[in-house]
Amino acid sequence: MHVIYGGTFDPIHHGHLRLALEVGERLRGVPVSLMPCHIPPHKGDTGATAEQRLRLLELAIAGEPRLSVDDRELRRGGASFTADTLRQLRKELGAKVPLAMVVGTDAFAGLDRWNEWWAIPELAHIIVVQRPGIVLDPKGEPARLLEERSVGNAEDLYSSASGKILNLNPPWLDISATGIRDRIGRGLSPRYLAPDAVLAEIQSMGLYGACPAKNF
Ligand SMILES: Nc1ncnc2c1ncn2[C@@H]1O[C@H](COP(=O)(O)OP(=O)(O)OP(=O)(O)O)[C@@H](O)[C@H]1O
Ligand SMILES: O=C(O)c1ccc[n+]([C@@H]2O[C@H](COP(=O)([O-])O)[C@@H](O)[C@H]2O)c1
Repeated sequence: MHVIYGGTFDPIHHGHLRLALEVGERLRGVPVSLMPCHIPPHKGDTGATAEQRLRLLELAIAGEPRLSVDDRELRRGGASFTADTLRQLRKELGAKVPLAMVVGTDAFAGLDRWNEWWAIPELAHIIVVQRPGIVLDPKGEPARLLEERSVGNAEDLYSSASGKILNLNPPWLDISATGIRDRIGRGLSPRYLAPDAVLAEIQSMGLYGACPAKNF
């Protein structure tokens, strides 16, 4: 099983990191690959450049063998359309290896607005992680897809290479990258919301309005 977890990660935080570990543990302990996007298709400008976000991710997972970073979307450049990424991965893995992508329900709720969204379930399994308070529109395409393709447990994902949807409900830490950027911009401490190494780098690069002279 190859598992990718894509995001803007502007910046990576403990919510993302805990989720990645929890998902890997539910899938026979497979490593999870965090994949930063180059240009996020549905978001405005990012606070940090793609290279800076990648650097923060590498610091966040340093020394943790259960997590890795996949920088293919940065190397490809342009807008990071997931269907393109999954096609590339499918070519590398071959037709038989199960491939799964992790998304929160907030991201999954908008799946039918993604580029070539209909191709995505044919290329990979989707692991949808419940974000508290987010309810899918029962009449929308994502809810329909979930109903058609959902499986009861993680082991079911091993019986085919793609096409299934697994709903998981691990603990969700109430942390957002927006909240971290806001705190930094207002001169408040973001400590304990993201790894210290990440915060130290944010500070030394002066990202999100951080003042390099003032400790978080
Ligand atoms: N606290 C969290 N715990 C687990 N997963 C999260 C958390 N926050 C976001 N995610 C998920 O991680 C993926 C990437 O999210 P993203 O990089 O946009 O983070 P974010 O904190 O939501 O950022 P922003 O606040 O800038 O929108 C998405 O699938 C999203 O649902
Ligand atoms: O392919 C698309 O059109 C598309 C549209 C929106 C989001 N995505 C992907 O979904 C993942 C989570 O996105 P985000 O904006 O919540 O960080 C990330 O890998 C994005 O590249 C992909």
